[in-house]
Amino acid sequence: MATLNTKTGQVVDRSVLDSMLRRRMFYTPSFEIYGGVSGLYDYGPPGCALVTNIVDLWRRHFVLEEDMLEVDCTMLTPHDVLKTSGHVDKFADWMCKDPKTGEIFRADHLIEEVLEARLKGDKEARGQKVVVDEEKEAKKKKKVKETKAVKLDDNVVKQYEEILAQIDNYDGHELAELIAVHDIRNPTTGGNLLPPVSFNLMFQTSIGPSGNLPGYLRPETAQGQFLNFQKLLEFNQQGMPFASASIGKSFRNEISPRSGLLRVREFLMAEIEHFVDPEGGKKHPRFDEVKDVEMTFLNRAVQLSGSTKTEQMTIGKAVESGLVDNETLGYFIARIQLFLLKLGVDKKKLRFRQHMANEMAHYATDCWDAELQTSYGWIECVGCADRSAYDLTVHKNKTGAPLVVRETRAEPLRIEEWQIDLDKKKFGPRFKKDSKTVEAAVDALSQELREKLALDLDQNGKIEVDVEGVGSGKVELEKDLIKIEKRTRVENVREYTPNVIEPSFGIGRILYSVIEHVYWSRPEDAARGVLSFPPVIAPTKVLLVPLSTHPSFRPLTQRMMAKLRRMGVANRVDDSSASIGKRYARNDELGTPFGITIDFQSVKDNTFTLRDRDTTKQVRASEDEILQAVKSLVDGEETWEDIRKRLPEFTGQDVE
Ligand SMILES: Nc1ncnc2c1ncn2[C@@H]1O[C@H](COP(=O)(O)OP(=O)(O)OP(=O)(O)O)[C@@H](O)[C@H]1O
Repeated sequence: MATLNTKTGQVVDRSVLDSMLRRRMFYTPSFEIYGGVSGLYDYGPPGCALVTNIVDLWRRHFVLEEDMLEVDCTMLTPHDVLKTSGHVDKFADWMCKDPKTGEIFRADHLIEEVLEARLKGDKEARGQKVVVDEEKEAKKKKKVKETKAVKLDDNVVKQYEEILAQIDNYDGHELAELIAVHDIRNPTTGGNLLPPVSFNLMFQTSIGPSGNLPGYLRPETAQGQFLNFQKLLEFNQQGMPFASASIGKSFRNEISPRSGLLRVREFLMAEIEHFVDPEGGKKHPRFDEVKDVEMTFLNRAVQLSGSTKTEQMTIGKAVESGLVDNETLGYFIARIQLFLLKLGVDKKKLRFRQHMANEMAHYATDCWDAELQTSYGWIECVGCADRSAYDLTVHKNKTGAPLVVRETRAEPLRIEEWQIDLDKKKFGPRFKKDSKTVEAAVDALSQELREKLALDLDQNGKIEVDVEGVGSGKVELEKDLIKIEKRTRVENVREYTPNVIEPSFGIGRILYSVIEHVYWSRPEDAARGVLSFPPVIAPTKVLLVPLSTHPSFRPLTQRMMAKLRRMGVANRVDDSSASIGKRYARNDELGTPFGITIDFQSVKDNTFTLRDRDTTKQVRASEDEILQAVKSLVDGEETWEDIRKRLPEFTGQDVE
């Protein structure tokens, strides 16, 4: 499949890029010599450096900038935690099986693939231009039955487009209906499929040798952060709002991993949990700093109408108009955009898509995905959800841990309420081992019920209370045991469960999308690929290229290398016998932004040339000036244009 580089106007063929990434060992299938396992990848040296640099930037952009509290929690998680969070019951996708071949498909992806193929066939039949993915096509020609050029009824085309625009919005029952109504079959054999069933994506294991403690590999880092909330609040000296952050591996047993790094079974996540007071409209103290950031939005209503039309506006306007639910959510959406742009993401290929109702967890207030356009389509790379008070509430209810904020009120609050007094001396002997259960049931009575029971007690001298698991499930309490009265309570402390805004980043998806966005090839030679990473994330920042193997060059190269290292600038020496053009070409593919050439002039007067990867222009200056320029470029203090303006251009030698 092809992708457009909007800066160079080149259409980039994914297969060419893929083979370059393999050749340069950015990443590679795991266990390949054993045949590999789909959805598992290893990163090679440039891939590792890229991941490290992206994570470093993430830490600086979010954790340091906002004083977030970073934690590193375990990946092994006991069953009870993930049962309470809802993952054991709900963290699932729908899959359907071909009973004849045994093949398994993820239901929504299958419908998407088949309907897209039919729409493509329709376009062909109507003589409209279709962008062809040659690699995919070659495979399909052999097998897929759905790509025939068949003209569809206009209404069917509209229906298909509507389904595709909201493909993430269907539950299992609706997917089953779509499969039946639109006759979706196994695309390779044409065989009928069994109705979709739910498949939990967590990898199950047991912790310890007894096998008595079931657990899972975590599917996200979030739960560890919620469970530490109380300690983090204390660490933060009870200050609210605050955010925790975590970077670590997560695991999902994806039904059909595909699209390289975009859907894998083990991946690095970077997540933030920002805890905010639900009262007062979830304002953010730094919202003003981002309010003018222009963004591209694809809202829920548009998707439901079967369209993918986006609109541009500032985040300030989006929050003001209610499109984005609140300032804190808006603040993070804008900060996510700023982060992605720093990485080299092409702004024209970035949009924020709002979740539709079914797509969103039932407790979420609003949710937006940062999607990046790649040759695989629009891909969610960052999710940003307002999870309300759900997570802290369920863990608090299950464990009794006070996952709440307690704040002294400026003005004490006077509350009129129905209060209950139990005669504990009589209560124990009467209910014996059930005393605690009965007491808890009485404590849990709502204000409405208490009012009604007070009346009953007054009139009949006794009341009946529902107590699950005790006797018949109903317990009688007489006047001598219980008193219910309306009294005034003065509350000096306000207690509340914070809401959580959660930006959640998949580092692998971001990394791959950035690679696609910054890839292009030299116009004079399509085989010469270039990865125009911004210096801040480039795996290696500087290539040192001695032009000769003459012994007088060695001390200069060594000294430059040592000085760059001391400055913390990742560099490599290429003193191979390859031509200088070849050496630069190799490093263009690795995305190395700068090259320092050491030539005979350098030996004479200690001046060096500095080459910019993207323009291939060079400047010449003294050792100190070149080193200072490199530092300033790598730190993002100056651009290449700034350097060119202040250092003399070097045109003396055609290094290409
Ligand atoms: N299988 C995966 N492989 C790589 N990255 C992933 C995978 N699943 C999720 N991510 C990353 O983690 C981030 C947060 O996860 P989230 O639970 O929001 O994803 P999701 O909605 O389940 O993704 P999808 O709908 O694509 O399966 C995503 O934005 C993405 O970058």
